[in-house]
Amino acid sequence: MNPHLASGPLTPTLEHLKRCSIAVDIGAARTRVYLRNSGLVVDEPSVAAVDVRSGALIAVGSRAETMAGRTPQHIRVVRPVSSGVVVDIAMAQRMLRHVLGDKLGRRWMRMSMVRGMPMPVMRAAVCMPHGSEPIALRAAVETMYGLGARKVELVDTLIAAAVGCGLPVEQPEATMIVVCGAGTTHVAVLSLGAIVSAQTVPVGGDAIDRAVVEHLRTQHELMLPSQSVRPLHQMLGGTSTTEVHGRDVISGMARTVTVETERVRSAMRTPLTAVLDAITSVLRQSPPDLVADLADRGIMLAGGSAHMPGLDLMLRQATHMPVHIAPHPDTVAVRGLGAMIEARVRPTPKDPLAP
Ligand SMILES: Nc1ncnc2c1ncn2[C@@H]1O[C@H](COP(=O)(O)OP(=O)(O)OP(=O)(O)O)[C@@H](O)[C@H]1O
Repeated sequence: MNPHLASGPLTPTLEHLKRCSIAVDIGAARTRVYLRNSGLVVDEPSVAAVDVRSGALIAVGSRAETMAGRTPQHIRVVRPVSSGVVVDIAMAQRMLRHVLGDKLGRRWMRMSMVRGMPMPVMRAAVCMPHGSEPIALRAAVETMYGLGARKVELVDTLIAAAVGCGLPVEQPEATMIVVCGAGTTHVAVLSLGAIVSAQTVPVGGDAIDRAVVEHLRTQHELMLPSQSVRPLHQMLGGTSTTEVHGRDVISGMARTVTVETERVRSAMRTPLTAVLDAITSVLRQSPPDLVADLADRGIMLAGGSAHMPGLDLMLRQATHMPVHIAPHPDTVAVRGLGAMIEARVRPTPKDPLAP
């Protein structure tokens, strides 16, 4: 693998990453943490519930997520990350500290808090969305500093995800990856351990969910609770019609309507147009030889939204390319970063022709 993992500011070498003990992916929907020699130790919603009167943290992760929409006025459910960017550093630190508990090892916490002691240099690796602004990179670094890290290596999510999918990124042949998260979708063609061309669009699973909610509101005058959208996705696969329970827009009373699944699927396709445009544009920017490789190999689909039934089929029909869903698509980026910090990714020799 190319020892320099990306271009631009996200340029740690594999040598630097080998010194990290923790790999973190702070996403808009979920936060994942991988510890060297322990594996994935945290996979929780990036959500916190706060008492606005006292500022106390009431709950984090899945417990806080279930409180959304069900809280009294003095409790607010907040998301400190938006589109993969930490927008509330202090809250992100509190959330991470809570979900990590003592998993980081008491030593790290104690040593980083005691003044005057010689501190070991604690290093963390963090995935960053492709094309992140300097302010977003700074926010990720600050967040990890607050947890006691003294050195933070930032890695492009696309590289980490490609490694996590087991793609042969170090070979002189093209691989294409589409990482469809909650707020963003990243598309890239990679070859020889680097990104050849890439694009990010502000569309992900949340936009698709919103399109479904909007369809039910305008076509059936039904308000769908946010927690009912995921079960609805699962029902779209089989039958031609399905029953949906919600609240009548006008009367506010509970109501059940029968919806045509094909019309819901068609509503979901509208936000996906931006993803298809990004795929076309990335292919257009790639050299013809690499595009020819991709005709057979196809697209690797990753990110939590890869779980959405029918998404792979929609992309296959629109691109006429094979589309494969990565195993464990939602955690590929942090697992790829984990492979790098555990030195399971071998660097390409600097001088391959040397005797
Ligand atoms: N089983 C499922 N069916 C449908 N959608 C799903 C399923 N599981 C996860 N998703 C969707 O995946 C998205 C979350 O994906 P992921 O965990 O990759 O996001 P993230 O990395 O936190 O977000 P981002 O990359 O935008 O920062 C959400 O929109 C969620 O609705």
